[in-house]
Amino acid sequence: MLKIEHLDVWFGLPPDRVDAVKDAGFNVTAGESFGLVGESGSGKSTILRAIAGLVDSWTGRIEVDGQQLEGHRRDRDFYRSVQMVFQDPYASLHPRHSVDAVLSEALKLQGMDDIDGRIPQLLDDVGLGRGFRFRYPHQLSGGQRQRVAIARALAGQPRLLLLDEPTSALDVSVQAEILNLLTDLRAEHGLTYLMVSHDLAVIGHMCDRLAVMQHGRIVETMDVAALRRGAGRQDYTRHLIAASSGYRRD
Ligand SMILES: Nc1ncnc2c1ncn2[C@@H]1O[C@H](COP(=O)(O)OP(=O)(O)OP(=O)(O)O)[C@@H](O)[C@H]1O
Repeated sequence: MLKIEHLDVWFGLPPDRVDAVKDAGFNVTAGESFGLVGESGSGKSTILRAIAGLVDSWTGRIEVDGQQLEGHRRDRDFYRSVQMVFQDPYASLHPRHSVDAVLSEALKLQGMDDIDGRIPQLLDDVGLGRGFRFRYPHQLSGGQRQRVAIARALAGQPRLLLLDEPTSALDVSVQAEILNLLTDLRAEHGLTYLMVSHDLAVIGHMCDRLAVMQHGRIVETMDVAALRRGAGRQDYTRHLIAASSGYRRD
């Protein structure tokens, strides 16, 4: 459902140009959860941002369900099927916008009808009671804010969610709740995930396959599900630890 081919992304102009992603390519099948890991600065978030239309300078091919992202413009049809959830729920919600306003705006932007009826459903989907509808971000915990951010992403009934460290700003106990919610949503809504995380336990728990990035390139892909099923715990951990430490293998 997601096809990335020969993706190059850069920032700035020579001599300061940064080549953040170099000739990246991978496919994610419908319903799969695919992880991106690698050292800091290796280009993981940049890949997500390119797919989300948040960077201007890129070449290559980005395709979702056969629909190609054209040029560098935001394309309404394309973005109905692709949504992003960011790391920091504190930064991603406007402090003066109530939950109702956030979800109404997202539903309008996605061209959805029956906005009033859909908001309670979205709140139910992310495990927030309807009493949260008229609260403001400062009246919510970190985990509740991230649930609102996830509800906002679900507003247009997307097929692909881009998850950029969706739990790393949260307390450990809350992280597990949000990961369980994401697992349930994937099954219930038939979602596909492309997920960046530094936390290999998170990737191991959430992902079917992963790609390891180093200096802007994908240097290896791994079948996490097969590792989980077939390899002993030690092997599995060794593979994942190798992935996390900038692809150092013994
Ligand atoms: N807006 C920008 N302008 C200039 N350089 C950028 C910009 N955004 C990212 N970069 C650079 O692109 C490279 C890749 O950054 P990216 O954020 O994708 O890495 P990452 O693997 O997600 O890192 P981290 O795990 O630390 O979040 C880095 O060298 C970074 O400094």
